[in-house]
Amino acid sequence: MAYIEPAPIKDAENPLESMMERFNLAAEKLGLSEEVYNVLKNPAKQVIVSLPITMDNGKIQVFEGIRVIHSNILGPAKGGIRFAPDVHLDEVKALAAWMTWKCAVVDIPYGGGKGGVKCNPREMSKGEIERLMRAYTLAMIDVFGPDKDIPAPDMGTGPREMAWLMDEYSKAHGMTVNAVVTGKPLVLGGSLGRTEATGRGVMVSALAAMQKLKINPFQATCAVQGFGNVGSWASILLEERGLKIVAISDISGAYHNENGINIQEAIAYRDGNNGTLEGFKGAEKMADAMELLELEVDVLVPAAVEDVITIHNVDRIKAKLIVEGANGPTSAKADAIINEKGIMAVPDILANAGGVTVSYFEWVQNRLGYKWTAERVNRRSDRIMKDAFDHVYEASIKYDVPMRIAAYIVAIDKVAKTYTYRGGF
Ligand SMILES: NC(=O)C1=CN([C@@H]2O[C@H](COP(=O)(O)OP(=O)(O)OC[C@H]3O[C@@H](n4cnc5c(N)ncnc54)[C@H](O)[C@@H]3O)[C@@H](O)[C@H]2O)C=CC1
Ligand SMILES: O=C(O)CCC(=O)C(=O)O
Repeated sequence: MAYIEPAPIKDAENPLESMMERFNLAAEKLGLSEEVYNVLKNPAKQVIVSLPITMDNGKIQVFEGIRVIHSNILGPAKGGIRFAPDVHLDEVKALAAWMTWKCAVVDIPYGGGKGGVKCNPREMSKGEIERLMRAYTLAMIDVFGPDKDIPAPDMGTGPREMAWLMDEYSKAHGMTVNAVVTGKPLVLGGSLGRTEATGRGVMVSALAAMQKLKINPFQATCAVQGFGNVGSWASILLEERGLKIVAISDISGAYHNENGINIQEAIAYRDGNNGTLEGFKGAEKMADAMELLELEVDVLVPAAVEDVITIHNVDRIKAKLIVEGANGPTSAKADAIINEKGIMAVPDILANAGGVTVSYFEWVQNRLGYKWTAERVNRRSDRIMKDAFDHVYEASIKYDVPMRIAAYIVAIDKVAKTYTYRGGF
């Protein structure tokens, strides 16, 4: 039977520690009571399952599946499912807590959850991935539910996997339950605008921050790390708003063109090339993909994985503005240096909240049995993102803290007040 090596934690500063460092700073600024601090610091539920799957070669391989519900104080837990080789419990715990803070920052009635399966979907057939997704759903059948815990896509999963989840859950309940998951294909009750929603929120946050920093989008350059759902949509929408995208990257490497990359061409190339940019001729491949982060650009959008901006490279970051499309791309230890350098960082729990916002709209539409137009979805999500940006910006002035800690303050304050009103003591 195949054995999967446990993956090492990516950085000495693991994402859970990074989340906790920021949480502690914000809790101190807010004067959070010890009781509430202890409630909010610990995840409400952690489930780990073994998933034996028959692979195409007839052998059985056992995969580890995780779901963490950090909090359901504001409402049902909400958060994506990640399929990646290096998924580990601390990462999922951090991602689940970030979902709680994210939903509170954009003021939608959800708690936070996250799931992950340790697997490499790039090396699996469609049938193997389907069997894995269905097995994971069945193993989590009592965890998920439209009023309990509502999954969505994350790295390595998309509408196709959400369709299998919805089908498996619906079969187990003897009826169609499309509100159990968001990010579904349109014909299954997906929302117009969900695919591009996270990248769109990144664009709205970037423009709001550029306005504060007096950067003219038509004279600005931008580098984007990660060219999947979030990175490629952020690139399209920022390019449409006038920015010159000079570098993009994915798992195959980083590609640089100081005259600007034609993003539609890059997407067409990726889609016809097994999903990667390897061999893309519209830009020069960089010798070291991590150097994309160090380019002299106005705006840097990390939209791939955690802990890519750390104490090891933060000194060399030259961007004036970082807009975090990914969850946890900056380790907590790098924060202080970013602040010292006068770089504005729009944090993940604000900048990438457009995705969960439109997921919320999808769930609302499913429950109403009704469909909104793309125009209505985009208008409402843009408003929510812009209001959230302004709210966090005001908090950063009021508490004299960087945007990241301000976002945690806004979020923790809301969850703590709700908890206290509900009378959890
Ligand atoms: N999809 C969504 O709606 C949301 C995603 N996010 C976060 O955004 C990030 C990206 O997610 P998606 O775009 O959905 O994933 P995806 O699976 O669609 O794309 C990930 C991209 O990152 C690239 N990549 C992976 N490792 C890399 C590395 N070490 N260096 C450079 N590129 C690398 C992949 O090749 C791919 O282009 C994740 O942190 C995710 O948690 C956050 C909010 C919502
Ligand atoms: O769309 C959702 O419900 C959650 C998306 C997600 O996992 C995230 O924002 O990190």
